[in-house]
Amino acid sequence: MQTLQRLTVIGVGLIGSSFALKLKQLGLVDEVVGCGRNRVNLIRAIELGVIDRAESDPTLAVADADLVLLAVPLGSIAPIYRRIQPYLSRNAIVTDVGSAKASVISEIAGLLGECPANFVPGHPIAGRERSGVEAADSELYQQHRVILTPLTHTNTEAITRVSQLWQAVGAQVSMMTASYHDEVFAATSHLPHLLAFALVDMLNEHPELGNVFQYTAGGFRDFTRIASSDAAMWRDIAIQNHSAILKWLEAYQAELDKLAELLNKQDATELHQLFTAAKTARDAHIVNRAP
Ligand SMILES: NC(=O)C1=CN([C@@H]2O[C@H](COP(=O)(O)OP(=O)(O)OC[C@H]3O[C@@H](n4cnc5c(N)ncnc54)[C@H](O)[C@@H]3O)[C@@H](O)[C@H]2O)C=CC1
Ligand SMILES: O=C(O)C(=O)Cc1ccc(O)cc1
Repeated sequence: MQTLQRLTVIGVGLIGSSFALKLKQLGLVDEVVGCGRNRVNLIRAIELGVIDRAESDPTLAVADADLVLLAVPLGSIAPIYRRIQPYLSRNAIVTDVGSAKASVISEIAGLLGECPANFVPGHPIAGRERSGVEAADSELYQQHRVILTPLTHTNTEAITRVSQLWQAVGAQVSMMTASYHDEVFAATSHLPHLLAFALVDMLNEHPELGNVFQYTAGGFRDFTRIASSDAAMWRDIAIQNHSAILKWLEAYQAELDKLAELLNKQDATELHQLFTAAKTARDAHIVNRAP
C-alpha cells in the first residue's frame, strides 16, 4: 500500500494515538505530527513513539499533511476544521473519529459553506473508558468495525484511502448514512453509557445505603465500567446526538415501566419470558471479547 508521507493527528488521545502508533509500526507513514493543547501530553507522545513531532498550532500542524485525523471531542471537530481549512494541502484528505456523525457533518457544512469533498466522516467502534496518550494501544482496532458515513459528493479516492488505512490497522470498514449511524449508535452505545452514568450517580446520591460500592460484584463492574469514561467526551456526544438518544431513552423507560408492572403483579411467567428473550438474543448476537 502507498505510504503516507505526513499524517497529522489533531487530538493525541486514546483514539488518535492508537491509529498513529499502528501505522508507524506497519511502516505505513513516514512522519506523524501531533497537535493538541496539552504540552505534557504531546511530549509524552513523542517519548512513547506515537508522534515524531509536536505542534500546538493546528494551522501549522497540517502543513504538507496528506492525511489529517481529527481525534478531538465532538464539539471541537468543526471549529478546528474551520481553522485548518485554509492551510491544508490541495490533495490533503481529512477524516474524523467522532462518535456521532450528522452533527459533525452539518456543523462543518455550516462553518465552511459546504462539507468539503475531501472530508471522509468516520467512527471507529473501538475504545475504552481510558483517555489520553498513555492509553494508546496499537491493537485497539484489531477486528473492530469502523463506520464511514460519506456524502454523495465525497471524493471516492479519499473514501478508498481512508478505508485502506483503517483496514491496515486491523479494522473492518462499513458504510452507512450519518442518520442511520446516529440512530444505531444512540441505541447501542450512547444509551448504555448514559445508563451506566445514571446508575452510579443514583447510588452515589443515596448516602443512606452507606458505601454501597464496596459490596458490588462482577455484574456491577461489567455494567458500570463505562461510567469511568471521560465526562467531557460524553457531554459532547449526549448533546450532539440528543434527539436519537432521547428516542431510545424513552423506549428504555417504557421497558422499565413494563418491568415495574410485572414486579408489581409478581408475574413470574412474564418475567421469565422477558429474561429468556433477552438472554437468547444476547447469546446469539454478542461474541464475548474485550471492548
Ligand atoms: N474513547 C473512546 O472509546 C472513543 C472515542 N471516540 C471519539 O474519538 C474522539 C477522541 O476521543 P478520545 O481519543 O477517547 O479522547 P482523549 O481525551 O483520549 O483524546 C482527546 C485529545 O484531544 C485533545 N483536545 C481536546 N480539545 C482539543 C482542541 N480543541 N484542540 C486540540 N486538541 C484538543 C485533548 O487534550 C486530548 O489529548 C472523540 O470525538 C470521541 O467521541 C470514538 C470511538 C471510541
Ligand atoms: O468502552 C467501551 O466499551 C466503548 O463502548 C468504547 C466506545 C466509546 C465511544 C464510541 O463511540 C465507541 C466505542
